[in-house]
Amino acid sequence: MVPSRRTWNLGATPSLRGLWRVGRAPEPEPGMARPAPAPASPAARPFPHTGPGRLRTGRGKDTPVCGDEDSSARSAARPALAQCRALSVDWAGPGSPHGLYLTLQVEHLKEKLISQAQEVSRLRSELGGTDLEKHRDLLMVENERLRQEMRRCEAELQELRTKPAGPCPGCEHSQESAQLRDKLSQLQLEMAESKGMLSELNLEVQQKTDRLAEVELRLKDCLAEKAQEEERLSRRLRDSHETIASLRAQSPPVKYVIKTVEVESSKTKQALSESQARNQHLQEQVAMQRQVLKEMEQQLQSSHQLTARLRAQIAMYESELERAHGQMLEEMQSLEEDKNRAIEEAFARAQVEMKAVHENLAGVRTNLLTLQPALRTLTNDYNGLKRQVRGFPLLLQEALRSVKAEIGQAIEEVNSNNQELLRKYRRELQLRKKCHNELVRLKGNIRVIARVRPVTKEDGEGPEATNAVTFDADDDSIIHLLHKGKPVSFELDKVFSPQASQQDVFQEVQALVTSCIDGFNVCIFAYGQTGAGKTYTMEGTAENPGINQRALQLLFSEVQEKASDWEYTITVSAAEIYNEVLRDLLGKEPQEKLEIRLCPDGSGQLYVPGLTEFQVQSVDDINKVFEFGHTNRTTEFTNLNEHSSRSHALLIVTVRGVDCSTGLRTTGKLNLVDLAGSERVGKSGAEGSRLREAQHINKSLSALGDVIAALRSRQGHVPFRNSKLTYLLQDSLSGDSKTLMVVQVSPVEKNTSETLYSLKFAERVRSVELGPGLRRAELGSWSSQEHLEWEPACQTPQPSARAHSAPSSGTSSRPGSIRRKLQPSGKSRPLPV
Ligand SMILES: Nc1ncnc2c1ncn2[C@@H]1O[C@H](COP(=O)(O)OP(=O)(O)OP(=O)(O)O)[C@@H](O)[C@H]1O
Repeated sequence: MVPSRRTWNLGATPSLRGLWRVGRAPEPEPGMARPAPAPASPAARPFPHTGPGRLRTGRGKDTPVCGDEDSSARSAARPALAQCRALSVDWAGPGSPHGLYLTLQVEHLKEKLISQAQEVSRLRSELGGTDLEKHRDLLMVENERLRQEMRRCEAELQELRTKPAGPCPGCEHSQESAQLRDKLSQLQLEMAESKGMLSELNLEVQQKTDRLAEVELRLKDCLAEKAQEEERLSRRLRDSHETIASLRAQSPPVKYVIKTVEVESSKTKQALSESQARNQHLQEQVAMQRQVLKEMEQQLQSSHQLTARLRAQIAMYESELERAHGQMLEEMQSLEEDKNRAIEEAFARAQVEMKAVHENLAGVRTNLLTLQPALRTLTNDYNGLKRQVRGFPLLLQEALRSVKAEIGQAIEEVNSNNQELLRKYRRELQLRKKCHNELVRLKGNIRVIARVRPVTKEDGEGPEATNAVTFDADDDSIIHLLHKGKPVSFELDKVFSPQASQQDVFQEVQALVTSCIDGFNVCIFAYGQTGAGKTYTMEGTAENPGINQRALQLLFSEVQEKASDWEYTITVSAAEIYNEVLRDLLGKEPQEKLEIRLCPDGSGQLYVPGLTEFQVQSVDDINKVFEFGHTNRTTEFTNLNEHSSRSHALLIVTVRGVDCSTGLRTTGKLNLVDLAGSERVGKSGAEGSRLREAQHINKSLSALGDVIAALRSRQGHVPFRNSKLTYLLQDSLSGDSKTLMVVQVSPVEKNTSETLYSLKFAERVRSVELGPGLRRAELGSWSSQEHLEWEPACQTPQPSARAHSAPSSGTSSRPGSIRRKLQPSGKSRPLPV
């Protein structure tokens, strides 16, 4: 039989073309040569599945199956088609070309299935073992690691929290620790957020994994379907074999066979088309899967980025945590070190203390051992004393009786002793007075001391203000003066340098003040040129009072001391001699001229009618008197300072005393005289009132010198009456009186002539000896008799109208001052009398 030409067209059917994906390949020309039998080697296989045209997968690199691959597949399919045609021509022959063709087809399908399965498994492995899954696994591992890390941190945190977190006063780390804790809690919050994000990511990954699993399942289903198809095809192949075998055995008519073959072929074609459709479907699914894969890769990429960000954050948190952890560790370490140090110190201290305690204990033990015998002795003593105490009341009563008797006897003895002592005391008192007077007598009744004032501003500057006075360091009675380049020395009873204080000077005169209390007349003069410091020495300043104030204070304190035995009355008068006119400074009419008169009783004593006398009882009283006198002078003279320098100021204090036990009366008079300036103004050509003033001053001072000279030469006649001053002071300069002259000198060069003159005068006065001191005193029993020469009423008669008590009010800012210089701002208050 010749096979119909039409059967050769079978290989060019659309179904075959669709199967091999060579649909658009040009059909072979009718009548072309039958294809050669299929080569046995795999290289010659008509449907190769490997090589350049195979389907490649990879990330985003799907190779299209069409194009070049299609053309190569088509070219590869051509021999197979030819072979099929040859087989279909020869299938009815003894070589069974049709069966061979089918076998080849089946083989080819098998191979295709295998390759598809491989492809699917590859895809699956690629999809299943994708980066996403790997990434997911990595994330899960990372997550697990982070969880562990977090658990560790929490454990550490818990541990830290369980540690005593009480306030650590004075610890500088506590604040930092609190900050770290805050930071840690913040980090924990951020970590919780990260965990949330991570779990979301996990969820997403899980969803994708689920989707992949679904895809896998679908692929599995496809595979199962393919396996079933394969099974079905194998069955059909077997059936075909059987049919072929039976056909071979029967040699059926060609047409029928052809028909059957056609029928079979159409079935096969249908199956093929179905397979192709399925394949198409699978490819579509694969494409879809690829698309999904692509999307997932994109998502994965974004997940990667997110994860990278999260990782960066986590790394940051980790570094933060690590830093915080490190800080905490450092802090804990330093705290630990501090603690250890403190423990060591405390331990060392405790050991030292323990040692000391042990030593003490040992000492106490030894003491205890030594004290035990003493305690035993003491206990015995105590028991003995207890026994004695029981009998003590009786003993006490007896002792009291005897003591009372002894005390009575002793009191009697003391009384008699007291009487004896009082007698002795009085005798001693008399003796002391005697001694005192003897001392004063030995010192000389006229004593002369010099006082050099310091250099003052008023002395100016330059050569004229240089110091011209020096002292002997070994002898305080010598003074050297450098006059016109020649040194001149003087010896006096005492010389006070500018450094001497008011108290030092008063120390020298206080014996005289005391003798006044004992009934002697005392006269203290301040002599010297104007500005040499006479008033400063006599009156002083409010802060640093002079002789007047101190003498009165001493008088009052002495009188106070003797108040138990003596009654004293102290009166003061103040007078001024200016231009040989005597004025009462305490009188109501200070301008009134006073006269010195003889007592009308014929005693020969002098008195000043109208001289006011104030009785004073305290220093305050004296101050008030002075204030009053000062006021008088201020209203009287416009230029008081000048007037003061040109007048003699006298403060006369009379102390009258009565010894309470003996009735002895004493009267002493203390004359404190601030003389007028001794400079020889008249020689410098002064005129008018100044000349008159100078003449009067010179006259009175010369008279004073003459009196002293007469006394010195023990002349019968002493010219007391030559001046008002000597006449008034007659009783204080003669006889038993005591006189002290303070010669004030200026230390500066320009005053050396006056200083020389003053010191010469002082030396002359010092050489005078007064007669032996006769005390003006009378016994109380004589008081009613005719007055002796020092009877107070005779001495200075006190008209009742002129006898005053001390002013009752008014205060003084400068006590003891009657010759006070006017102060620019000073205001005087009138003294009511
Ligand atoms: N020993 C002294 N210490 C300090 N200052 C003194 C001393 N002696 C005098 N002075 C000062 O020298 C100045 C003159 O003294 P003061 O007025 O007593 O002189 P005087 O001789 O009384 O003068 P007059 O003849 O004018 O009354 C005063 O400012 C006084 O304070």
